[in-house]
Amino acid sequence: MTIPATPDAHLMVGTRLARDILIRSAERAAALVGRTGRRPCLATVLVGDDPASATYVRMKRNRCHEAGIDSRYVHLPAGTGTAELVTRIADLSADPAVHGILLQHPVPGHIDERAAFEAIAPAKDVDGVTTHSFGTMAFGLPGFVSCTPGGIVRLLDAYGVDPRGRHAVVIGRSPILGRPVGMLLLARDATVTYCHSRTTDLPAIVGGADLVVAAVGRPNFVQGTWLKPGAVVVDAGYHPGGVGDVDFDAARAVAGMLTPVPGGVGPMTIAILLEQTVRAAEEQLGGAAADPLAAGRPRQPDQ
Ligand SMILES: Nc1nc2c(c(=O)[nH]1)N[C@@H](CN(C=O)c1ccc(C(=O)N[C@@H](CCC(=O)O)C(=O)O)cc1)CN2
Repeated sequence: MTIPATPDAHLMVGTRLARDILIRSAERAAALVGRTGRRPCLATVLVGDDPASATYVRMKRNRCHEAGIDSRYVHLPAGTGTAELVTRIADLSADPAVHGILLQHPVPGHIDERAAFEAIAPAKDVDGVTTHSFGTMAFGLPGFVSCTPGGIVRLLDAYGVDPRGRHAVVIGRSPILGRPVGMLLLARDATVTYCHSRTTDLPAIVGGADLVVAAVGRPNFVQGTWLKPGAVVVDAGYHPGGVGDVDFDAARAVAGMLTPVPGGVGPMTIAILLEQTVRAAEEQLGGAAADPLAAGRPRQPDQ
């Protein structure tokens, strides 16, 4: 018996879409300067010297520079306490020259990261990390979405993946990734199952999924044998050496659509951050109405 060869999964590439979002954000930033004489400004806050975090902050600041967005860099020593960090962020929240605030995650373990995130004023929460933003996102109200989840749904939209009526399995429940992406998929009428470290029989649950979001933070964790043939697989992991949370080669042979690492979800994260920064500046400076394509804003859920 010959087994017919299955074509490889179609790749959902984020690089091009992210570039388009950045170009559009740059145009809007320039238009805002034309109308108000002010450039959007993103404050980036890094605590400590974790090399990966420093790289991500540098990438964000470089993209800001390219898009005509000012960035203000606040680099605090690893020993900074919660109270000091909260004060610094509250100062940025009160500063009219700053339109968006990003606190790079993770912060050193002795800091209460949630308290620090909550010091970001909702109007400046362009990274979508506060409970306010989570609430508005979950209820489909105007606000900012968490950037990677927002990038994921934009990528799905761009590739014509409609989650409506599909069984979506989210592996991971972190506050800025797993939880919010499940909410955004729910708002798009998916039937959402969250899996996490206490989930039993993960492969069986993943095997029933039409759409899998891997946000677990462990390299090559999701096996190709777990996947339903033809499933849409979003790999939100990023590990040294360009490895994601999904065993890419094995998944590619089974999935219908798959995001690569690098070049999938990662670039979308920064594009959404900049798009939301421009929107925040427009709103604070009395610029144009918000972009109708704004990141992943869900409809109001009904039943
Ligand atoms: N406050 C936040 N902290 C963190 C977030 C976040 O959204 N807000 N996300 C991640 C890290 N992250 C941004 O901070 C991030 C990760 C990866 C990429 C990316 O573009 N990766 C590239 C590869 C980059 C390279 O190594 O050359 C890709 O996947 O193609 C962007 C942003 C945790 N912290």
